[in-house]
Amino acid sequence: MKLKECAALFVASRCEGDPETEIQGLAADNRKVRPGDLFICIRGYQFDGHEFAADAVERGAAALVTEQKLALDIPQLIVKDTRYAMSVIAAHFYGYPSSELKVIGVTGTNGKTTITYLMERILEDQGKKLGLMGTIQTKIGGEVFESKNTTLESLDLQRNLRKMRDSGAEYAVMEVSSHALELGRVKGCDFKTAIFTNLTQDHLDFHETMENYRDAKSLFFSRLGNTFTPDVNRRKVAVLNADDPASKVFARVTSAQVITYGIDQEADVRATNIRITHQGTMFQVESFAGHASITLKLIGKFSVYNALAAIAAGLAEGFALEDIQTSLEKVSGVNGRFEAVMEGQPFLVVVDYAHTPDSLENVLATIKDFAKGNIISVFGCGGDRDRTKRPVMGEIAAKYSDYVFVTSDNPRTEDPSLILADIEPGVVRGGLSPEQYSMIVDRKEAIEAAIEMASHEDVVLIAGKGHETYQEVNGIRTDFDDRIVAKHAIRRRFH
Ligand SMILES: CC(=O)N[C@H]1[C@@H](OP(=O)(O)OP(=O)(O)OC[C@H]2O[C@@H](n3ccc(=O)[nH]c3=O)[C@H](O)[C@@H]2O)O[C@H](CO)[C@@H](O)[C@@H]1O[C@H](C)C(=O)N[C@@H](C)C(=O)N[C@H](CCC(=O)O)C(=O)O
Ligand SMILES: Nc1ncnc2c1ncn2[C@@H]1O[C@H](COP(=O)(O)OP(=O)(O)OP(=O)(O)O)[C@@H](O)[C@H]1O
Ligand SMILES: N[C@H](CCC[C@H](N)C(=O)O)C(=O)O
Ligand SMILES: [Mg+2]
Repeated sequence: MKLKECAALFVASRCEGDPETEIQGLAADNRKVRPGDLFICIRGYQFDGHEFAADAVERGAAALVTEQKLALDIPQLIVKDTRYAMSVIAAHFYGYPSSELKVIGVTGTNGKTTITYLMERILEDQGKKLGLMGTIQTKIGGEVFESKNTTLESLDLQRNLRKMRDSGAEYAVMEVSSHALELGRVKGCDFKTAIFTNLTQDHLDFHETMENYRDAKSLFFSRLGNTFTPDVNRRKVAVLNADDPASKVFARVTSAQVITYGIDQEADVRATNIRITHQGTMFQVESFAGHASITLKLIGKFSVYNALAAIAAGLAEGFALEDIQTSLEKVSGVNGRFEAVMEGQPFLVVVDYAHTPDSLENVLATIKDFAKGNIISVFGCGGDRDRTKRPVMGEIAAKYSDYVFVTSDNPRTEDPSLILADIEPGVVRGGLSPEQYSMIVDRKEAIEAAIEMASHEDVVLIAGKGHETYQEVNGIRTDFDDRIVAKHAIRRRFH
């Protein structure tokens, strides 16, 4: 690609230096620059990429994309907004891979990861090749990589979509975080289907208000575009949760076709007669494509919502309801989501990724429905993230639990004990007396104490970290896996 090709992508841009300059690759981080790269200077929350331009040039960058001319002897493309330019250039450089794929994106506060794995099962059973990107993993053509973010920066995202296409994928299934929408990471991505799960409190450190948070999600649906066509392969569809009020806003802003799913409100795909046990969830589904009685191995009312979203998206692809049902019934669970740790102990231990007020409440309400003994919860809240959710989660944990261990969950750069102190007033407000909760900074100790305390028919919930295999303290990650720690604690007590 030549620099002038990039310049042609923007209405208002200025090219300083040789427009014939050849671009071999793209980079937005000076430490990753390779000779011949175009270095894009992003003004971020922490750093200003323009300050790394000189180093990028030393590492062999062929040209820069900047917001103002820099005093460096190198061709520069000057644009109004480099973050926007990065998405556009990335899509162009990799040959618009999303338009050659059917991209199914999932947004919402909770349930994104789960739904992507349900979609993976449905698509694979239909004989479709797909790539997957989300919180836990990126899967491309049989290769699996651990993820750093739920939704990648546009450069990595477009590169992965290209790789997926080149590996023969017909579909790409991906999580779309509100950060990604707000920061334009998916601007160069042409989605076919946009799924919305729900909108509840999280990330207020970043979005500040729930309205802003909703507006960020809204971008997903307003940008979905409008292919009015009877061709099921090209049709754009918004799959919305009829029980969440935000869906009304998204339905208004999108020109794609809307399919709704829900339990409480009227919906195109609706579940009734829900029955939940600690082993599975049964429900009846009614839809424009027929009805079925489904038995999921996944637990909880929230799992019904996730299944309905996947059913609606599958029906939008033209798959038969019976086939979708068969696929969903096969799914035994998603890594770190309501995952039971069984080592022969006489009580249930569940590891779950609930790290928001709503998900914690859903998981605890589900447990409350079937628990015969006491509920003992272990949880914390992440550092450098939404502080306002801390007491709210404390209150929810207290409301549903007989005993709560407040502990650490990736304090990052914050003082762990201060995070615990932010949670404590909520626990007190939730009605627990000092004899009914403990504050233990060390998560391993907290888990061990919970396992030690549990007796016959109790349920121990270890929430917040799910699939994570690390604990981040002072910016340093060390190995930590709730499931392994719990297993060891059980073995120590019973064997
Ligand atoms: C708010 C946010 O998402 N910030 C992300 C964003 O930061 P930023 O664009 O402001 O960049 P910055 O770090 O200030 O740096 C500015 C520019 O200078 C460059 N730079 C920076 C340092 C350097 O030495 N050299 C250099 O070239 C950077 O590459 C960047 O281009 O881009 C950075 C580089 O890609 C990310 O590391 C950073 O993620 C932060 C650390 C993060 O933790 N983000 C989380 C909150 C996040 O994105 N989470 C969502 C949601 C998860 C969910 O659904 O719950 C996700 O999608 O994962
Ligand atoms: N539809 C849902 N509604 C409410 N809570 C849910 C739902 N689905 C899952 N949960 C809860 O949220 C937790 C996280 O689920 P999941 O990983 O699927 O969500 P996510 O949206 O991908 O989260 P993240 O924002 O971290 O990427 C689960 O462990 C469960 O406790
Ligand atoms: N994607 C979420 C994950 C939170 C998981 C929890 N364990 C924490 O570290 O807060 C975030 O980055 O806010
Ligand atoms: Mg996720």
